[in-house]
Amino acid sequence: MGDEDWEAEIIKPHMSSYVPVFEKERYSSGANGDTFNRTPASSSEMDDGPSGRDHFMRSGFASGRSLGNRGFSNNKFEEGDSSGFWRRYQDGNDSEASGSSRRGGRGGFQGRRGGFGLGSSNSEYEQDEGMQRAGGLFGSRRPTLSGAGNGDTYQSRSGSGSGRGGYKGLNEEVITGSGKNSWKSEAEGGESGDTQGPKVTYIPPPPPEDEDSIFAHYQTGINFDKYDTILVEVSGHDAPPAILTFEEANLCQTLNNNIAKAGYTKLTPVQKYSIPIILAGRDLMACAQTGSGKTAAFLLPILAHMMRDGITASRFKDLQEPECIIVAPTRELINQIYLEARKFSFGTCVRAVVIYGGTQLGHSIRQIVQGCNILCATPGRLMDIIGKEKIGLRQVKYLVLDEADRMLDMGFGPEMRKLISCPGMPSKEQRQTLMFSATFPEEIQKLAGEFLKSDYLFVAVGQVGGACRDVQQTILQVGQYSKREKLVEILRNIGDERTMVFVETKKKADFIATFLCQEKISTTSIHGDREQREREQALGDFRCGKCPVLVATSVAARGLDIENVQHVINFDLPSTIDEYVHRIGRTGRCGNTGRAISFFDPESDNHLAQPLVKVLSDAQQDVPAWLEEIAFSTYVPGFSGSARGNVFASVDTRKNYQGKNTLNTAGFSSSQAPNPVDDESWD
Ligand SMILES: Nc1ncnc2c1ncn2[C@@H]1O[C@H](COP(=O)(O)OP(=O)(O)OP(=O)(O)O)[C@@H](O)[C@H]1O
Repeated sequence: MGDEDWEAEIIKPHMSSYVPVFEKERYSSGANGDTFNRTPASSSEMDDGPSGRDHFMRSGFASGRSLGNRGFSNNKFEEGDSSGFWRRYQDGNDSEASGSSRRGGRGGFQGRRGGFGLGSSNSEYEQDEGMQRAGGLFGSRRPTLSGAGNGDTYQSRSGSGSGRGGYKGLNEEVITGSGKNSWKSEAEGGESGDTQGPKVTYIPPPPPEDEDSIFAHYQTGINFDKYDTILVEVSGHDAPPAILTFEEANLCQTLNNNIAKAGYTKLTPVQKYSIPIILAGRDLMACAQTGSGKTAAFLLPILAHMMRDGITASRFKDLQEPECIIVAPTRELINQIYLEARKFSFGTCVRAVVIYGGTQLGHSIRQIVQGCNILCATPGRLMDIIGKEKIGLRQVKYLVLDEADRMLDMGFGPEMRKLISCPGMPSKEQRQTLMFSATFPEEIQKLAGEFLKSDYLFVAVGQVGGACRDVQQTILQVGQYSKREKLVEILRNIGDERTMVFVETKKKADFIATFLCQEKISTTSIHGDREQREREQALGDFRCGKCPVLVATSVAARGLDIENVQHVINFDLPSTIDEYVHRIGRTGRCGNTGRAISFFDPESDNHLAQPLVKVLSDAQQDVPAWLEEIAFSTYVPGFSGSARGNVFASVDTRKNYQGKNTLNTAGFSSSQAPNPVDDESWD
């Protein structure tokens, strides 16, 4: 459901009948509309400044954003009537950077002004996920700095009282100043040219350094051995044979020790095939189901090469020249990849560094100048750092695109193209390019050719774009007005088991999280309108079980590897089937089992009926008769997997060009481009 639908829902007069009883009770007074309050759960919740947070919460629901930093379990609605509640929520959307106004990019800050030119200086201030780029490639959807809305909620949160309408308004991340020049890079003393924007000062806490934490891992599940039965197809010429054991990879002792300490005893299929291919120096596009070990599949052979080449720890230098660059679409994912790189490079000379948006640029630079062999980065921050000449590309031997289909779609594709055409970047003939994902639509595969040597190898583990079979999928027909009730019912049955609830928009993520807390279900949320500090806190609280429910937009759909996520609930279905596959892949990882329940609203989701039937049947799941009926009634000859068409990529598309497609190509696919709703949900 789109933003507009959601707003329509909450302002429809008849919707008062959908206001949960508790809300009606709580909104029984309060004509001034100060309807939402929050009781600090603990002293730690006061860290950000008690007055700021409480003030924010009192006036804050109007914003519909960033509600509750560390779970909403102790949030309370207080005072005010229900009409006040709805009105305020709506008002907030009107007054402060709602998704639609953001998309319009009204006001002064256009972001990415000046184009690329080695230094998209504004991208510092963009969300790493970059979906706003799709909304207008070089235009930001961010609201004007000069405060189109009253900005009260955010301003009050900052507690600084320095001007109105600052972007996001947290004093830790935003310093609204006297004019455009106040938006300066701390590292550089100012961004170039006419850049305006908030100053990001968040410095993420360093990860624990002790060996136990570095090698902490969860157990493989009962179905881990079943991975061996999945069919694997390698296409392309002269593929090296797969290996069956880690020993066959002939890695150095330190790497083998690290693999053992990580608890890896057996290769997953994607590792069996990818490791020898990468060791042989070949370019690779690999597609394997969610949670099946793609990260180690590229990290281990890259590290093995680096060790073989005798890479020495790079020393403090103003310009670092990493041998490997890994890019991924979200901050949390790139951080996770970095932690894996740090784990496998433990005790070696190789130094991995992570940089991502939403954190202080100076901090990123400080990390880099201390030495950098493997640079893990989100695209925006990477281009910033390159523009600031802190990173030279001449030594790049390995370029890895994780979630490659996402990295090449309309959201990031242009940025990736800029990266490969940056001065100094070795040509594709001179570097090794590796692409990994669980989904690879055909049209994206075609685009990938630009990045890969023509003789790249394609590894498909199972069906490209197929769902993980360890996830038990259930599709329920639920109309939008019944979703909340159904969600609560399911969550009550689930109890304390960790559950990710996906919704389609950022505002809705806050709204549902708050709603669940009112229902006494301990919940937190993650989405692109939350400050990075909050995002990391939310993820931390979810990981440790403090908040067993995480409400998320698609920003959390890909790559995140969180132990013990037993359930995924699609409160809203995504607009593409590939996104569905990634979302449900947050459970059922590494041979563990999981459950996914999706609310199918015939009003808005019919275009997914066909691809869902396909994904369910391919994963040997029960297909509801009603879903088949809808799929049949909406049947499109020549099939389109989403509203925007395309065919589910089941193979290396080069085979299709050659007319030698031997695999089943019937199926569905996502679109190359995220639609505006996806877009809204990401950043
Ligand atoms: N050979 C192995 N033995 C044991 N555990 C493994 C092995 N390979 C990977 N794992 C673990 O499996 C989990 C999932 O791995 P990873 O995150 O790399 O999956 P992925 O295929 O990249 O998933 P996604 O498609 O969701 O990004 C991680 O916790 C990882 O440490």
